[in-house]
Amino acid sequence: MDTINTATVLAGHAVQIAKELGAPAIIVSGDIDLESIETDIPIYYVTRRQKSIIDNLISDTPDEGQKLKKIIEPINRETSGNVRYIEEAAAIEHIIGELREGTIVGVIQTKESSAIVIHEISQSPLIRTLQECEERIEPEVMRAALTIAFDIAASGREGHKIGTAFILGDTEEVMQRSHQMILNPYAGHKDEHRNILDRMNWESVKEFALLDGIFVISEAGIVNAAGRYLDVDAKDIGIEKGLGGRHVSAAAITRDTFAIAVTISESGGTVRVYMDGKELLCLDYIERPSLRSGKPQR
Ligand SMILES: Nc1ncnc2c1ncn2[C@@H]1O[C@H](COP(=O)(O)OP(=O)(O)OP(=O)(O)O)[C@@H](O)[C@H]1O
Repeated sequence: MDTINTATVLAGHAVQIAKELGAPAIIVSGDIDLESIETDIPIYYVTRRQKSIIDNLISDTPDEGQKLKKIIEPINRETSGNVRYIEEAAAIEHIIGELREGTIVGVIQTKESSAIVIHEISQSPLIRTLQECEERIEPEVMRAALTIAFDIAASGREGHKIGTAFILGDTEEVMQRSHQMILNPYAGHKDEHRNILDRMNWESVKEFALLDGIFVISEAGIVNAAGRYLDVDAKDIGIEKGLGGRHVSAAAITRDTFAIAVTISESGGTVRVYMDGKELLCLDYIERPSLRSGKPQR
């Protein structure tokens, strides 16, 4: 295949399609550069292979999840891996508010093949899974918690490993089923300084993430406490084997209350979401795609 020619043709058509569809972004996966094509549409590059969330959307039991993984993994790797990377990148950018909803145009280039992919963000499994949480937690609060979690997870990989959990909603019940491990750093602070909807407060959340224990955050985004220990019976919690006390208790509190848990694992910076005692999603290798041209369209 004449790669230079193919790349130019592919890029030209991708931009044309993106224009016609009013796409908020073009996302590129693989070894192709769209820099030579002039367009205002932001172009993102998936910088490294991210593990697909499809691998991690767990079915009813861990055993079934494992079986599903075994079937899906090779198919995913060989056929649709790149499509998934584009979908995940779009979902993550959308969640953190960098990309408005709409139809994304993806460009894929592998050694053997090239493709243009059209992806509807609202249909992403990640977005649809999160919509389930919105019945209990304000979408903006969920979005803020996930953005902070992605940030902690990403920087965690740069050497400063941080593990923590945000327990969102049903605050009264969660407070009753937990106690302080250390003095609550949020005690006595005004709501405006404890609200995760205000980006100004994110740095302190990230700092207090270094403390042991978990955060308790209200439906409205007010941090009630950090450094808290969950007093829950973690027996019969059917989550992935090998996860430690914080994950198991975070999952258990979502079984016993209406809260939703967002966890970041110290080992590897994996972000997980639990609801009703079950893992709703698990995102490994949080790596944001890089924006090399255009402005993000929020
Ligand atoms: N029930 C709990 N509530 C709050 N914090 C807890 C609870 N159980 C354990 N922790 C704290 O979480 C930290 C990590 O514990 P552990 O390694 O067992 O959990 P983990 O789920 O593997 O979490 P991580 O991935 O962050 O290491 C410990 O410092 C421990 O004090």
